[in-house]
Amino acid sequence: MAVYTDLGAAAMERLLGEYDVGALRSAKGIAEGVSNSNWLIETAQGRFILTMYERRIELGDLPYFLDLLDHLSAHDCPVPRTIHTKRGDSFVMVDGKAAALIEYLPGISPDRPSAEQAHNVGGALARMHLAGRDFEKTRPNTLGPQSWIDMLEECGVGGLSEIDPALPKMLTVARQTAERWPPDLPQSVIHSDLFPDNVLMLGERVSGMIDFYFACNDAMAYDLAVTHAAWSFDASDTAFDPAIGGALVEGYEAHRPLANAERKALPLLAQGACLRFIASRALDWIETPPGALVMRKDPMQFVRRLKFYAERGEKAFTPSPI
Ligand SMILES: Nc1ncnc2c1ncn2[C@@H]1O[C@H](COP(=O)(O)OP(=O)(O)OP(=O)(O)O)[C@@H](O)[C@H]1O
Ligand SMILES: N[C@@H](CCO)C(=O)O
Repeated sequence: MAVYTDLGAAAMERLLGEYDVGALRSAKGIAEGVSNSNWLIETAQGRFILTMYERRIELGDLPYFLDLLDHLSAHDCPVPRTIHTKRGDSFVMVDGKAAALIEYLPGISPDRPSAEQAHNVGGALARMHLAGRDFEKTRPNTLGPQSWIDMLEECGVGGLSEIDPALPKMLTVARQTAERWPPDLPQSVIHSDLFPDNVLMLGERVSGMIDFYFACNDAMAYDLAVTHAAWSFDASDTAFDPAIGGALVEGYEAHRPLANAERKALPLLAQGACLRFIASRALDWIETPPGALVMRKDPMQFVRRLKFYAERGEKAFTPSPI
């Protein structure tokens, strides 16, 4: 479930009254998502997504995230625009919480992506990187290498081994990976969490990239590695799908060919991507009591993917035509 705040009809009408979007017709809570409260809003002018920011988001970061949506959509990326209030604000405050109205984009998140879909997601990611290069705001990656170590240390060896006996070893792997982390790969705005559930598709076409709340300025190849690690394995994690991984890289390079240094770095970047999700999932696991409404995500899924990238090296990224 992801409606943490009960907004009554009158409060909802007052909130929507701040915008020039016509009369409110309906507001339905959206079940998907875990971080924020989301509603599908219908007004006389169409559909919108209302997001109320519940946790993990610094108010000071909101202008970066919300202006970025406008910047990318103005550059023809499939990204929802932020709807501004009649006064021109990108978000409003309701009982101490920030809320924003976002353009609704049609589409469905793929659960078993095809190679053609992966190819198009790679292309959309590359176009986003190119468009992000002249975005004037910047935000550091708060989930970079030091954060993996910090999060795993916060879990503690005891906490990690309670989740799985193989997890404490990840602390050493995180320290070693952080030491080898490439410092100077080409940067732009990156999404840094482009999992299938953050992409909307109509058939083979990417109709929307959503949930930019981890976006930041960092290495573009790292974002490709995150996306590769998130898309190229089947749900049971027993199989890497080279057709998906290859199509993703090929689709990316159709718009933005990788430099040699980026290509060489991909295996390490992918291991770093895995560590980022191992660490955040492990911490969430410990902080979320069993039986809570929010589903805990398994950190071991990314331990297995990390092992795959460490063993397979550059071969994991060989483009294979679709
Ligand atoms: N602009 C949009 N257009 C259409 N649907 C959207 C849009 N933004 C969000 N949604 C829908 O709302 C759902 C929840 O959104 P989102 O994934 O951003 O939730 P969250 O709680 O903020 O994120 P997360 O669970 O990844 O932390 C999505 O799965 C999607 O179905
Ligand atoms: N997409 C992430 C959650 C957001 O950090 C995961 O699957 O762990």
